[in-house]
Amino acid sequence: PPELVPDSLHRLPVHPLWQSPLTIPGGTRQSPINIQWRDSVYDPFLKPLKISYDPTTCLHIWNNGYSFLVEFDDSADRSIIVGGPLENQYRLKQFHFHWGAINEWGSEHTVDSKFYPAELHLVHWNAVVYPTFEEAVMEGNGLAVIGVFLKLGAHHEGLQTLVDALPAVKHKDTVIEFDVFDPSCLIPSCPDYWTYAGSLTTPPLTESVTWIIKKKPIEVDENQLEAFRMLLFTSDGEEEKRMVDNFRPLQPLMNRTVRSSFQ
Ligand SMILES: NCCOCCOCCNC(=O)c1ccc(S(N)(=O)=O)cc1
Ligand SMILES: [Zn+2]
Repeated sequence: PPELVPDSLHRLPVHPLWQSPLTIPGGTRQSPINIQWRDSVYDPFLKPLKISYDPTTCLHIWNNGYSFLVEFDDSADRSIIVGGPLENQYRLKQFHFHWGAINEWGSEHTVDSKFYPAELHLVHWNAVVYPTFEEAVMEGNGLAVIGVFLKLGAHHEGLQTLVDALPAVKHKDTVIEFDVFDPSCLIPSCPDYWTYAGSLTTPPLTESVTWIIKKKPIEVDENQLEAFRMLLFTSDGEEEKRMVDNFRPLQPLMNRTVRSSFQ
């Protein structure tokens, strides 16, 4: 069956979902993509991204069977981003990660065809224009996702509070309360980013995301990456499938330009 064809890295998918749908009919702005540094265009009109998160809006961590999500109370403008390439301010709804079985791959976006071992996505929606997240998901300017690359290096103190909670959400559809966390500790202080018009990287794959990919990665240590890899795609009682390689294959750039906020 086509979804079990090994990819360019001779990897068989552990979770067929990630292999299908490979493309969506008529998709012109799909994600993720390779960011070719030399092809990105410096845009002097890009503003600095302003991030203001309220740590008490943090609600819980849950394993949704694709990744583990940290969800926030988005019923008011308490955790928001504004500026950068964005016309409006956007509300933080959740953040999650994508990672590999080994350190050689795991990120969704690549930079000059280089994979990072993991990638963080902070998902925000345009509550100025749309009444609900579900509606924003369907609109071209509905979502803004900040992508942060994780690289193998020093222990990350802020991430460790999250890692310590992961055993409680080992299985799909488990949830644990997580009531104070400031995700800004996971975002590099360097202001440089790339931005392009893209999509969700999991179903419904809608072309509603303004991607803001931070140039600088954060460093995490081997034990912290291993903690991600002990999560399961499967529910308690099912045959265990380790939650690894939960990233979508690269998509064609088509008629898009990646802009940079830096020279
Ligand atoms: N599932 C049917 C109803 O759909 C309503 C909208 O649900 C959207 C669920 N998906 C997401 O919220 C969602 C959010 C971010 C990313 S990603 N990896 O592109 O950052 C992928 C997916
Ligand atoms: Zn994601």
